[in-house]
Amino acid sequence: MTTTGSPVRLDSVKKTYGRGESGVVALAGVSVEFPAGSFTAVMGPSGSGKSTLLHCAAGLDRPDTGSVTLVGTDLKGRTETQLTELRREHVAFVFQSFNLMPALNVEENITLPMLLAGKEPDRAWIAQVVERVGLSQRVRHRPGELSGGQQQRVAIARALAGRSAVTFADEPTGALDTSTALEVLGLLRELADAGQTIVMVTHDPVAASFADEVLFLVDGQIVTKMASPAVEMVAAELARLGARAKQARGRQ
Ligand SMILES: Nc1ncnc2c1ncn2[C@@H]1O[C@H](COP(=O)(O)OP(=O)(O)OP(=O)(O)O)[C@@H](O)[C@H]1O
Repeated sequence: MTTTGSPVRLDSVKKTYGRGESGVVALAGVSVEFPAGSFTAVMGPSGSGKSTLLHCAAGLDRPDTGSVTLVGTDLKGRTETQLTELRREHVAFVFQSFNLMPALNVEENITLPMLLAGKEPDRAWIAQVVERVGLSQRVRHRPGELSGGQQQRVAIARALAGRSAVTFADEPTGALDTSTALEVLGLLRELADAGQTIVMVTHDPVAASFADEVLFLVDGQIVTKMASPAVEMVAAELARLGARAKQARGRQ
């Protein structure tokens, strides 16, 4: 087992889907570190490798070469069971599709990862978290009885409640209206300010502006890093990269 100062680290990660002529290079050698308590947005054109980066970082997908270190553990050679246990212990997910268990109510969805990890939920802390995300009146409701924004707040409460070291978010505001999206982003920002490490894939410059840093991916490589991102600067960089990609396609 190796240790690292950052809870998430990728070293020269390459990932290709398929083989030979029809093989698609999703990550072409990515090295990046996500320090503790940092909030990073990952952006780039469609197909640039954003989700693959997130999945490799979380141990949901395995790189062909290179290494991934998650909360001090080198993921290479770990069994699926070991990876699942590691994620249960240290990682939370906030996906566009919410990923809640439809048969469980709000409170049960929030406490499930803890129960699976064999931890006794701290009920007073859970009540605080539920209050913080504005769901105190909904704890006995099932996901099907909640709006999209409320369901996403359950996913965020789950991340907060478990005090996970790392939260991976993939388009967390993709299915939400503007004001609900802003609330959800504010909560993610709070998670980072409380010491969690957040890695978020997004297409939205407004969402990215809540992060400390934005990584821009093109063709499976990090081409730009932008600290303290302002909405207009992010939008301008996306437009520049989009135009460059279009030009490159025109030359092919
Ligand atoms: N399971 C898979 N099998 C084959 N190809 C895949 C698979 N997953 C991703 N790819 C390909 O790898 C490349 C990177 O995909 P990825 O989903 O990481 O991109 P992305 O930047 O997240 O895209 P989007 O913004 O459209 O979600 C794409 O060309 C995609 O078609």
